[in-house]
Amino acid sequence: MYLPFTKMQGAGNDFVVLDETRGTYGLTAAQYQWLADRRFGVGADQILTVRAVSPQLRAQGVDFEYVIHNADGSEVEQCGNGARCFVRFVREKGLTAKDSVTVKVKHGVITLRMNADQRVTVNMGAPVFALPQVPFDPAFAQPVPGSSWPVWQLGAHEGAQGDAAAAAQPVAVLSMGNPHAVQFVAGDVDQAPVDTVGPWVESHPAFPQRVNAGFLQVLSRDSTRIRVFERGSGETLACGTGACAAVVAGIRLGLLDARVDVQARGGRLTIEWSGDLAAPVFMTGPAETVFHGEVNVPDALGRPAAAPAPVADEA
Ligand SMILES: N[C@@H](CCC[C@H](N)C(=O)O)C(=O)O
Repeated sequence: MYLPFTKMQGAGNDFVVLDETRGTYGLTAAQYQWLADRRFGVGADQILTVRAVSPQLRAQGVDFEYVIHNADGSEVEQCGNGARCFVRFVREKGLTAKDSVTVKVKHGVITLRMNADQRVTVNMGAPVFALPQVPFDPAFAQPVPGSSWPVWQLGAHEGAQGDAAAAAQPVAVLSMGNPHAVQFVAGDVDQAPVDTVGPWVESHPAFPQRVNAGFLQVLSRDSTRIRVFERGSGETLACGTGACAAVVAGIRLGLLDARVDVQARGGRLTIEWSGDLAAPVFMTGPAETVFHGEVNVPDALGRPAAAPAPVADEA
């Protein structure tokens, strides 16, 4: 099946974007996974699929729906950098001329605004702190005494690479529509054990739907550096919801002011949150089109067979 697609990136978090506004391709989880594969497919951290909405939703002011799949093929609730790329996509394709677009994602409805400098501001909605809604099970963790808002020391567990509990800092736990566990790094975030502690946190039993594991270095009250090991995609060059979650956690813990510059490995985001628990988080950052293409997605998926073992010399 030949599919037209657009390759996009926002602060280095990269996407394959599909237009399903005139009908669906009916891709399977394995086909999304294949599209995201950097060797066999196109390569992306997430696949974004743009769809038209029902007349009922349109009457409520919703312009589009977009569906998000991680590189492992799982469907997810929210993607901050993807939201900015989505709005650039629908405008460049002539699907809308609006500067402000309202879109339904799995988590709910969000509104995006294209700025004059081509950066995009997203109203990400209010953060969610209720533990069952993150979802987070405190039976697998201990609250750290003495902090103004609970941070949690995760209990031991054997992740794919063994038990990384000793290397893990306590985590702040919240949802931006998708689950996040944020740890604060005392030194240079480039030295943080993201490769080992990241997957260990992602698969920790305290998070029944897995979690995005963020590592935040606070430089000052309005300036930070971040790395995120994303659920279902691994470490990416930026994670929009991860930046929002980390800044919200920093504000709640009294470490950050209401407007914070977040430097990810692939680019810079501005995150704003008043600190009022019901107030929305605003994220501003770049969104770029890289190229357009057409890809032949295999109907039956499987990896090419491994090379045959060398035949022993009979002589
Ligand atoms: N890259 C994203 C987040 C994508 C989803 C995430 N991996 C999850 O599983 O929740 C962003 O920019 O927010």
